[in-house]
Amino acid sequence: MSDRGAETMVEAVGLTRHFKAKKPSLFARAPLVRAVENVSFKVRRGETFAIVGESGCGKSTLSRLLLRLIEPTAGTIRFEDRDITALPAEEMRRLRRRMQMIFQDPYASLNPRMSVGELIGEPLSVHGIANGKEKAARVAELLAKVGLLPDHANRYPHEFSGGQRQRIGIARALACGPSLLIGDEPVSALDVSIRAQVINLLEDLKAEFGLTIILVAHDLAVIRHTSDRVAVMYLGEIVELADAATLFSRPLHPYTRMLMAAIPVPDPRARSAEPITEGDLPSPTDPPPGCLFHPRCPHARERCRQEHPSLRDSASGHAVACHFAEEIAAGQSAGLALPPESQNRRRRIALFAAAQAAGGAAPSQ
Ligand SMILES: Nc1ncnc2c1ncn2[C@@H]1O[C@H](COP(=O)(O)OP(=O)(O)OP(=O)(O)O)[C@@H](O)[C@H]1O
Repeated sequence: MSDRGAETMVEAVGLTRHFKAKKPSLFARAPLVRAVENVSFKVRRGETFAIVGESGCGKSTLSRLLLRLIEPTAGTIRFEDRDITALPAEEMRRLRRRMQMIFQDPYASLNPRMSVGELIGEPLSVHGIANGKEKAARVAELLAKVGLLPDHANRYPHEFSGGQRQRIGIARALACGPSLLIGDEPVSALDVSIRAQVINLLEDLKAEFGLTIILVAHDLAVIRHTSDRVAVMYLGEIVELADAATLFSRPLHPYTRMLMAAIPVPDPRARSAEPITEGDLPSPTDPPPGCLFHPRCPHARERCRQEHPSLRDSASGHAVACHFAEEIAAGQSAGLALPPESQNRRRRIALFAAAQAAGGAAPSQ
């Protein structure tokens, strides 16, 4: 699909990762888990690119592949115009200064025996960026950037709330001056009332440091108000990719419409008419033939049971992997209206923040 000439920060081409699942019995062959299957996309410099889908669809595996925290079974990864798929470990280690991850559970990802100052300062020493007084000053500066105080450096992770711990994780990720941040469900373990604060912080840091952000989430409400483009994953594959405004106002894939139908909205008239389909995600060790979504799709026909749909351009910048997407979408009501991108993303995030603080759903406008 076209990327309108924007500069590409990350590119995945045919990215695939299979795992061996547990053997069902001693003499049986271990079944293969198709965690990520032939995934291709580009992330533009400076954008927030969201990857969404149900638990188990391969989001975390994909984000780890992009950083080469795990190795692909097939496919290539380019970062800032460089093929990093086969980059030697030492070069990859140096490159990781520029590509950092924020994890879902900040407590599990922070060593409880290290002080906050040591945690944030560690990457500075490891990469030989700063030591001694210079490192201490840089840690204090990073703490301030994420809304914490200089003397928090002497405390330990258990002394902080979940939201504060995530801020510490963000400061650590920022320490080496990355150009890419990948947030793997960075707010889903947090209290609903503070999710928006952390999302707002990421937005501010993105603007200040010119970051590119890849946001992995299962929650469309978070994605809707914060991302520029969205890739929807199902059973290891991308089934729809579009600008956030387009995706939310005109979702094409029945699976995307199903995810949207599950978002709580204050005005039921704004809800997609797509019924929530029965059934769980099929096993990635035994995917169905044809379209992977057909066993759950209320619109499935014979062709869907036989022929696997590839991701194709439906309109400029809007790709979908469904044989009958346009026809199905035309017969259904519109998706969730989003103010156009030009209508200020800050306002959308502020609305999201207000709704989250009130413990309710994000408003549709
Ligand atoms: N190391 C592994 N060994 C075997 N299977 C794995 C491994 N890691 C992931 N998987 C399987 O790959 C599939 C995709 O997992 P992944 O964690 O990427 O999905 P996800 O969308 O991020 O889900 P969640 O939000 O629950 O983390 C799942 O079926 C998972 O069980």
